[in-house]
Amino acid sequence: MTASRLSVNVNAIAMLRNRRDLPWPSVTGLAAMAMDAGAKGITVHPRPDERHIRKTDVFDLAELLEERYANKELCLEGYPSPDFLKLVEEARPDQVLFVPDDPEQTTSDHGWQFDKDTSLLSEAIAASKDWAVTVSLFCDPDPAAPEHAAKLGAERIEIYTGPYGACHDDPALAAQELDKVVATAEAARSHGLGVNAGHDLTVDNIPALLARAPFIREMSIGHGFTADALIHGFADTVKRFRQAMGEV
Ligand SMILES: CC(=O)[C@@H](O)[C@H](O)COP(=O)(O)O
Ligand SMILES: NCC(=O)COP(=O)(O)O
Repeated sequence: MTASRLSVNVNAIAMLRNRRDLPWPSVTGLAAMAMDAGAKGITVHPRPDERHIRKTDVFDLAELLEERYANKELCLEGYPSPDFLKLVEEARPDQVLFVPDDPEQTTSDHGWQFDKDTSLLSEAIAASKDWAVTVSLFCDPDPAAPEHAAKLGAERIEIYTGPYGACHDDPALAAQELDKVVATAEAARSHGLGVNAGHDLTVDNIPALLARAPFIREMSIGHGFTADALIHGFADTVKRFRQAMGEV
């Protein structure tokens, strides 16, 4: 079976669970189902207000992967605050994605201003490397940006694909946004960075992206995945996304 690029983001499962003081739907149970179905791993974004993923979820998922899925990967996303870095140190995920989110942001909707955030990111990157955690930086679809990420010592970038995903009903604009994502991916590769992609990716918009940038190594997908899973179920949705990635 071809290696998978798919990391399933389970933020939305946690948001649904948090509606009641009950343990279902189970974040770890559905994460296990996704990995059993072929996902490469799980991504979570524990935001400061714990609106969805809680710190306890992070430790439960870290324990699940350590005990049952040693060949799968856990990715933590977050702003590199002292509290988040403490969580990274304690949970020791395989990868961390640093995002420039304010606590009150509705979702992640922009990449770093690398020239403005240099010292914050340099310290966070150095600490994460000490913990043997792969570092990825959230990056706007801007081909000038990856060089700065590389100079900061990041191993990967994750290209913010929200603007591309938002053009689901405008093919001409989608083509323009796709060009920006591809140019950014190619720039990242030219600077020796691994290339991830994420935000508002779907089975409909993934094929065109991978046709232009097949070297993208990981796609973390949550919102569109969860929407499809309500129709097709978790396991079949993993298969659908892996088919869209040309993996099965
Ligand atoms: C970094 C990114 O684009 C997404 O993982 C985002 O963090 C999702 O966060 P919410 O699920 O809180 O919208
Ligand atoms: N980093 C992107 C991610 O984890 C999921 O984003 P989305 O698919 O929920 O938009």
